[in-house]
Amino acid sequence: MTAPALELDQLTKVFSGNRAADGVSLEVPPGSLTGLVGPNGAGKTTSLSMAVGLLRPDSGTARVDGVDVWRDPTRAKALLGVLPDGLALPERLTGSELLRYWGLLRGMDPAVVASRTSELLRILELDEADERGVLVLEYSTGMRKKIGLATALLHSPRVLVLDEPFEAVDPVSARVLRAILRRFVAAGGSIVISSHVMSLVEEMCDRVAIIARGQVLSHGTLAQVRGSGSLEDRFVELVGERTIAQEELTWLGS
Ligand SMILES: Nc1ncnc2c1ncn2[C@@H]1O[C@H](COP(=O)(O)OP(=O)(O)OP(=O)(O)O)[C@@H](O)[C@H]1O
Repeated sequence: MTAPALELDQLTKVFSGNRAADGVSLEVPPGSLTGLVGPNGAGKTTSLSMAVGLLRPDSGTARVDGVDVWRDPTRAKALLGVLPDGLALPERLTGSELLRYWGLLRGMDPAVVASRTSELLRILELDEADERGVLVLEYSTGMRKKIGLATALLHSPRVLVLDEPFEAVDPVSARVLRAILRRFVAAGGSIVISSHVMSLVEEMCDRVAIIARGQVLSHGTLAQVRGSGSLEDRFVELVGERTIAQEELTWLGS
């Protein structure tokens, strides 16, 4: 039997008594695209950070292609491409310099780094800024997402874990990004994305997990999770609705 592309088992993290992740378990089958959705502060970033070796869990395990992320980080990280929340990149470099630095740090062949860099920058429409010598420091939010995605793809990983990859990305670039992700999955790769955009998750993902208060409330195929309604309906049903009462915010517009 092949190992799941990503397997989270009872991942738990407590910050000063706050159970940010409270026994998060999730299986991502090979060749699938899983959407992780949940309200603000639900524990998505905490869970994904533990899953990829960026945040040490208090307990629980994370495996990529059967490799334990915390016991064998070098092997696991070679299999992983990560777009973390609040990307920390060396900023006083151009996009191509950054990708070269990133690739060589990973022990890649310089010629392969160079050809993939120019292809990624062109496809992600960062090549023109690069030719003008624009530093990552000067990039817009969307451009930062795109260069972050390029660093995640550069070494051709087996599993991509992307925290809010479409946030601040313009619609044309978002299409390109979707096409890249689809191609990655068609080639046998697996992806987990976190997103607040239900329509995007419904359009792109074949599997979904709803997380709230540090726990996975529902997961499975899109059809299993949303049932006969929309994903948003199911989300609100599980997470709870917040409405504004008549007596609240009465000072607005007065
Ligand atoms: N480094 C930290 N120190 C203390 N508390 C933290 C830390 N990181 C996250 N938390 C807390 O853990 C909980 C989960 O946060 P997390 O960032 O994982 O949520 P999220 O689902 O990614 O939210 P969002 O959708 O708003 O990005 C929140 O209550 C948050 O305040």
